[in-house]
Amino acid sequence: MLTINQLNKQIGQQTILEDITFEQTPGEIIGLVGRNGAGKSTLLKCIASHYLLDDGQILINGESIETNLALKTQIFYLDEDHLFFKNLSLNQIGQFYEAAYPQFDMSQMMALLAEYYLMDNQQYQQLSKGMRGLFNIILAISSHAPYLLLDEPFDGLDVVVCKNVIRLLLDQVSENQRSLLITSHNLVMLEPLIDRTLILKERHIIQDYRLETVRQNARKLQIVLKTNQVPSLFKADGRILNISGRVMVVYFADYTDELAGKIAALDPVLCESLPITLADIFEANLTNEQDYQVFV
Ligand SMILES: Nc1ncnc2c1ncn2[C@@H]1O[C@H](COP(=O)(O)OP(=O)(O)OP(=O)(O)O)[C@@H](O)[C@H]1O
Repeated sequence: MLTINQLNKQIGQQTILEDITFEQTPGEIIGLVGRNGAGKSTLLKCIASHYLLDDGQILINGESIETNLALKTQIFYLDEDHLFFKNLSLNQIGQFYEAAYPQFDMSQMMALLAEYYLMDNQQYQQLSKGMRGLFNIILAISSHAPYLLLDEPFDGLDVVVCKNVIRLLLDQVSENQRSLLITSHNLVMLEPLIDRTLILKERHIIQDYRLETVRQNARKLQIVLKTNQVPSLFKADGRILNISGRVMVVYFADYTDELAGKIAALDPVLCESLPITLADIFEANLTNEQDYQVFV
């Protein structure tokens, strides 16, 4: 079990993360989402000890990784902004990680490289962006660290490679009970992969939920009214996701019988439920007033 307990992080004078607390169980896949600059990468860097914490603790099975340094090898994170190994070949990089991670599986790395047509004698900096992304995931898998922190792992991957990567990651989770904490703006790819979502906003985790639970309580309705006036009810109790003339798509996080009655009282021409996606939840939680005015 990975525990993040009351983590605070400042960079310069700016507080980036405040009172971040959550737990991740073995085999759990968590999506960490938030708008640009919300602090997702900073959180991963804190968990991976690339940044010192200003406050709080990171624990594995109840033990602090500050006091038991060996625990740090249970967490894998690649900081793509500060790669030390760009001039090295994939093989050499593997050897470095083999020395750093006690359970690193070099033969697995070689097999995965061959499976994805990557040459082990090629220099990292000669790889395309997508090939680098793929190699980073192969490295993460081969590390055999139980906790993988993946920052935008789908970035630059074509859709076929992306699906393969997802399959690879899912195999790892189910076979080896490895836990994934993934940041991504690619919500379509992220959605089928994750068990749970953390939404980061204004330094805090503002939501921590499972998609199934959200789907039980929320509704996304496509509503056609007789006028194109937006009812105040939609703004007060919902989030308008789209307006096209008299057709409105509205997300209600807490859809009660009472609310259903109020909507019925508007006498809509059409009112139908649409499937709720992770992107809807992202928009409903993270749209600011100024973005909101685009529609209303
Ligand atoms: N090294 C740094 N020096 C100064 N400020 C930084 C540094 N790293 C991050 N920040 C600031 O911390 C905040 C969070 O950045 P971070 O990269 O963690 O966001 P993010 O959620 O990963 O964003 P994105 O989705 O755009 O990748 C931003 O305001 C950013 O400017």
